[in-house]
Amino acid sequence: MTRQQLVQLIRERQSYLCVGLDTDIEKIPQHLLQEEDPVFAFNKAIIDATRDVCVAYKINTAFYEALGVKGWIALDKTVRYIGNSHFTIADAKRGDIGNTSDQYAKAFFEAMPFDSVTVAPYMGEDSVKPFLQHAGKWAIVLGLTSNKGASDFELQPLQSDEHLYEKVLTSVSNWGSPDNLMFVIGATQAEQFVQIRKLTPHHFYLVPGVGAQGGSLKEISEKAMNEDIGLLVNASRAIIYAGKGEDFAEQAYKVAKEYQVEMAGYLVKN
Ligand SMILES: O=c1ccn([C@@H]2O[C@H](COP(=O)(O)O)[C@@H](O)[C@H]2O)c(=O)[nH]1
Repeated sequence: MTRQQLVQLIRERQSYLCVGLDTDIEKIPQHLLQEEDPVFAFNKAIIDATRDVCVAYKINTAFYEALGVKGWIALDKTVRYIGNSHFTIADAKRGDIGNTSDQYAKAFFEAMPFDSVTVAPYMGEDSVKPFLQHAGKWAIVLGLTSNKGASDFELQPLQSDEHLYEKVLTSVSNWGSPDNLMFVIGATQAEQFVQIRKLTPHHFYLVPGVGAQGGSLKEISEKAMNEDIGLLVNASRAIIYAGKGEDFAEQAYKVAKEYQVEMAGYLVKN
């Protein structure tokens, strides 16, 4: 999916919501366990219920890899079921020496039809570039993450006094363009948003950390929206586990709709 298509989708649906399919077999409603593929059955119901109020789905591969071959099958079926109507993210946090990154890129962009994959930048340019060489596909590089451990390295000052994450943002932004590169910026890092926007004015951010981690949709939207919106805000547990019973998909829709309505309010000002 191109940037132009993504922006159009956001404007049409009045939403920059990304639903996170962190599907944990131990947390899905009991009645689905009788299904041949309970994880896919759960995802399918969540997708059917939320597809009109979101523009993206983020599939965190860890939850699928943990199930072995069955998990990979559920992952593949899920991304194909979503189809072209939404921006799809393999949240796999990959990155390795060049020829290995090449294989990761092929796995998510050729063997599976994902639009994007999350990439850890620690190993540098040759580890990220292979993800930028597929037309219409995106690398979403970890910039400033939402977790407590972000202070261990990302928020450490360098000798130049800039934080390590700022160096990552400015360096990585030269490896691709705002048309094939996004950054992960945690919603819990609100005090850094203004500075992050200054460093990367035109990039899209994938923003996890609202909902279960407590980040503020209002604050992100006010501080980090750009001329093309520039935001995909993810919520996983808050949406997919909103209900525990047979009406889980309906409950998920209600929460997703609340996010969409709030987003539509911020889009009016853009
Ligand atoms: O900085 C980061 C990077 C990735 N994540 C991932 O996003 C979701 C968040 O899930 P919630 O249930 O909405 O908290 C999950 O897949 C994380 O691995 C992140 O949270 N922070």
